[in-house]
Amino acid sequence: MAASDFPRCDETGAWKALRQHFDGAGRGFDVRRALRSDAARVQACSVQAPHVFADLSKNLVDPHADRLLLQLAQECGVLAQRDAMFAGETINNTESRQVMHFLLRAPKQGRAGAKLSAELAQVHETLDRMLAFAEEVRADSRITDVVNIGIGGSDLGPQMATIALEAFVTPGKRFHFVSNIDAHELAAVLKQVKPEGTLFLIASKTFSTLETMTNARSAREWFTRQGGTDVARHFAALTTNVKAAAEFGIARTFGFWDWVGGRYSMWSAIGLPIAIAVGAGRFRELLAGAHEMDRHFREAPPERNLPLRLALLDVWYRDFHGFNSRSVAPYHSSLRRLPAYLQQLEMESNGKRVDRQGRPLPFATSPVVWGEPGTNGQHAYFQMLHQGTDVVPVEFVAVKTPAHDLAEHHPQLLANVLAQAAALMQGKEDSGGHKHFPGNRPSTMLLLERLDPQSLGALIALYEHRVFCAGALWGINSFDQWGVELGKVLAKDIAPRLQSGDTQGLDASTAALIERLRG
Ligand SMILES: O=P(O)(O)OC[C@H]1O[C@H](O)[C@H](O)[C@@H](O)[C@@H]1O
Repeated sequence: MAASDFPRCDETGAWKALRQHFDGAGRGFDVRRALRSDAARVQACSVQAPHVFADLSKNLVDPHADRLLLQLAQECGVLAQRDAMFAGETINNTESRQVMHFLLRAPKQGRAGAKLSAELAQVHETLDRMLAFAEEVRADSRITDVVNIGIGGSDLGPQMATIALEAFVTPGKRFHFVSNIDAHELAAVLKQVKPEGTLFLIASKTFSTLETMTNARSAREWFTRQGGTDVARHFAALTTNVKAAAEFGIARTFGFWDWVGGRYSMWSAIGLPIAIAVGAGRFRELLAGAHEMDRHFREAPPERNLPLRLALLDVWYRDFHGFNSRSVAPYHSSLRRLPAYLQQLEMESNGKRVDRQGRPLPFATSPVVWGEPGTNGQHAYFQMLHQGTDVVPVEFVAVKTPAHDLAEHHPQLLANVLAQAAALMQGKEDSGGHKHFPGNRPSTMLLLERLDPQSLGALIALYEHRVFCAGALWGINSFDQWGVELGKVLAKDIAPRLQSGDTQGLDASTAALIERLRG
């Protein structure tokens, strides 16, 4: 069955029942009372997925809403849509593409099925080649700096993961990530490196993105100007567009395929900086962790299926409670780029206003996703989370075992994450008003045993599948991103006008700003 054969969430019986329930008892649900009166709540709202334990019990969901949400998933055919993705069907309907990032972490002898065996063989051929190269670079002590030039999915995934796994990075090499067309970024990196000690990775699915191509050209120019001679040794390309990379003069290319979305690509050749940083073995562990989560997503029953449960919460909060953002608070400094990574993953995937057939949606889709590592956020914006006029569900990510031995810190960190979640929920009475905390503010706690390649792989795959489930419920295509095109087209038109001063046909505001910038 195609995704279009299933009703959109708002066309189901469960949606109407949820609306009725919310307008009745659901809206006034008090999670404090529920935790006091229902001894089984914590257990019922706990889900153990591979490497990730989730406590969902502090969310504003009563058992009746929970049942209706699972019924909603059933009526929308979320799990049938999941099976269509894993079967390699063309579920990205606006670009006529398959969506198969899961194949990038499927074992060679896995159950990908005969239909996908040719693709799986290609995946492993490239993976083996890329990991052999990663090991070569790791062994080459003359290479001291790896500079990844890429943007969006060709930057955020490898950057987030390389930082997340910093405890596993072999000393001796530095990793830099250059994405912005603003050359302050590239210039700052070039100041720190030498041509003979640098490997530039040009990461771009399309090998045509303005920022990346401009940065790549400037890096190559700098390289030759500084006396660098062996471009073939010092540049490699990570791309689906092997031809364009060759035209650019890059001999060593690691490819991937159009069925890998940019924001789902860190498992592909785009992950090369991660592999150089942590080594081939650990990169394979990252893939293995993600694969475990793939299996969980495919096999766990709906009520124990963590990606689905999180997506149902997203829909409940966004479309019934009307909460328009979700804050992600990783209580582990190495996860400091996780919120930025999730912004692309979630908002580029599910920031859509029409359904798969192009019909405008009468309900809200992606929340704004934002956040900073704890405890830093507590001393900045948590004020609003506790006492602001908006309710913002918070997703805490905590790690049981630290990667350092400074004994005093970690218990304090864990105490803080527990305290924040409890404070948001409990609130505090105060007749004076200013010291009153309303409480009943929802949060989810995601717990990892430790932050390592496997648990990171599982955590990121969990988020990918959650985004999939939310998109399937909303009836949208989570795998295109037409919304980024218009700005690109306008920038192309405006660039020469900044030189020429021609403002004809522009709106008055843009025209005046061009004049000011030229003046
Ligand atoms: O990897 P590239 O083809 O250079 O694309 C880089 C990024 O830019 C695009 O505009 C898209 O919005 C992103 O999804 C993509 O990851």
